[in-house]
Amino acid sequence: MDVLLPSGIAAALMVNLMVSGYLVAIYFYHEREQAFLSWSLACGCFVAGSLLLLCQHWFNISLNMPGYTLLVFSSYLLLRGVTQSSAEKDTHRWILAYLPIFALTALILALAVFIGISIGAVASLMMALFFVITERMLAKQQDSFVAVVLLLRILMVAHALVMTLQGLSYLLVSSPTIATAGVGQLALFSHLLLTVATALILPMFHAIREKRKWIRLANTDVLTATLTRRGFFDLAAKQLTLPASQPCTLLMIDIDHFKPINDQHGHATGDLVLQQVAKRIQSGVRKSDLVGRLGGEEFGVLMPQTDKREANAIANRLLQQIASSKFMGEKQQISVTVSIGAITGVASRSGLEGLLREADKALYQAKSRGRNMLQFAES
Ligand SMILES: Nc1nc2c(ncn2[C@@H]2O[C@H](COP(=O)(O)OP(=O)(O)OP(=O)(O)O)[C@@H](O)[C@H]2O)c(=O)[nH]1
Repeated sequence: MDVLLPSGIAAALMVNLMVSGYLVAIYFYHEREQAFLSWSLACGCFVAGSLLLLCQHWFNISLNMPGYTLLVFSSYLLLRGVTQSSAEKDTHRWILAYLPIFALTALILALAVFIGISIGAVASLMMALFFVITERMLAKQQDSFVAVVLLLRILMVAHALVMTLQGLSYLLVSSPTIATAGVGQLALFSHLLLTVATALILPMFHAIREKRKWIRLANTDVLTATLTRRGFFDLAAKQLTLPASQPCTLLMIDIDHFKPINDQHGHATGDLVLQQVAKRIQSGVRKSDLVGRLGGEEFGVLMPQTDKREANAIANRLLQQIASSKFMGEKQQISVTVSIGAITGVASRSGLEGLLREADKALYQAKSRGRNMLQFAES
C-alpha cells in the first residue's frame, strides 16, 4: 500500500497537470471562455492541494488547512465551470466570484479543526457535496440526454460516493489502517477516472451547447423574439412529418395599414407595435405552436393537432384581443388590427409550401374584404 499510494498520487498529479494545460489551451482557443479556465484551475488546485498535503509529511509541518482548502476548492471550480458553460453570459469577474467560496471553505475547515473533527473527513464530505450539486446541474440541463453527459453524471455520482466513503472512514477510524489506505486508493483511482473523463467530455459538452445556442440565435428574430423565417420553415417542416391522420392549421397574420403607423409615428413606434403584437400572438397560442415572423409585419403560426373548429376559435380570439388592445408607441398609444388567412390540412399530406400558398391567398381575401377579419382557405 505504502508503495502504491505515492506512485498513484504521482500519476494523478501528472494527469491533472496535463489536463489543466489542455483545458487552459482550449480556454485561449475559445476566446477566453470562462468555463475552461475554471476547469483548468480545478485541476491546478487539485495538484497544488495534493502537493501541500504530501509536503507536510516530508518537511514535518502542518499544511492540512491550505492543502484541503485547495482540494475542496478544486471540486467547487468544476461545478462553477458547469454553471458558466450553461449560462448565456457569465457576468461575474471570476476572481471576485471565487474568493468568497474560497474563504468560506477555509473557514469551515478551520472550524472543523477548532472543534476537533477530522479536517480530511470534512473536506471529503464537502467535495462529495460539490460533486452531487454538479451532477444535479448537469441533470437540469436540456442536453442531459446526450450520452456523454450521462456518463459524466454517473462518474460524478460515483466520485461523490467514494468521497463520502473516504469522509466517513476518516470520521470513524482514528488512526490510518489498511482499510483507510484502501479507501484512499479508491478515491485516487476514482479521481483519475473523473479527471480524464471530464477532460474528454467537457469540451464536447460545451461544443454541443454552443452549437445549439448559435442555432437558437440564428432562428430567433431580434426584434420580436419569434422565429425567423428560416427557423419557422425548418421547425414547421419537422412538425409536418407527424402521423398522417393529425390535422394541423397554419395562420398567416398581417398587421393592417402598418405603413401609415411608420409614416405618422416613426419607425421606432412601428418597431414597438411589432414587438407587442408578436407578444400578443405568442401568448394567444399554445407553447407547442410555432410562431415566426415571415416578413416585415407578417407572422406565421403553425398549430399542430388543431382542427378547423379549434383554429377558428383561436384566430377569432386573437383578432378580438389585438383590436381591443392599446399598444404603446414612443409617445402615444396606438390601436391596430390584423387580418388572418388560415388553412387546416392533414399534417403529413400538406407540404409547408402548399399550406403557405393557400393561407396567403386566404389572407389576401381577408385584406380585400375589409381587413380585421379571419378568412379560411378552402381545404
Ligand atoms: N417599423 C418597422 N416597419 C417595418 C419593418 N418591416 C417592415 N416594415 C414596414 O411595414 C410596412 C408594410 O407596409 P405594406 O406592405 O404596404 O402594408 P400595410 O401598410 O400594412 O397595408 P396592408 O398590409 O395592406 O394592410 C412598410 O412600410 C415597411 O417599411 C420593421 O421591422 N419595423
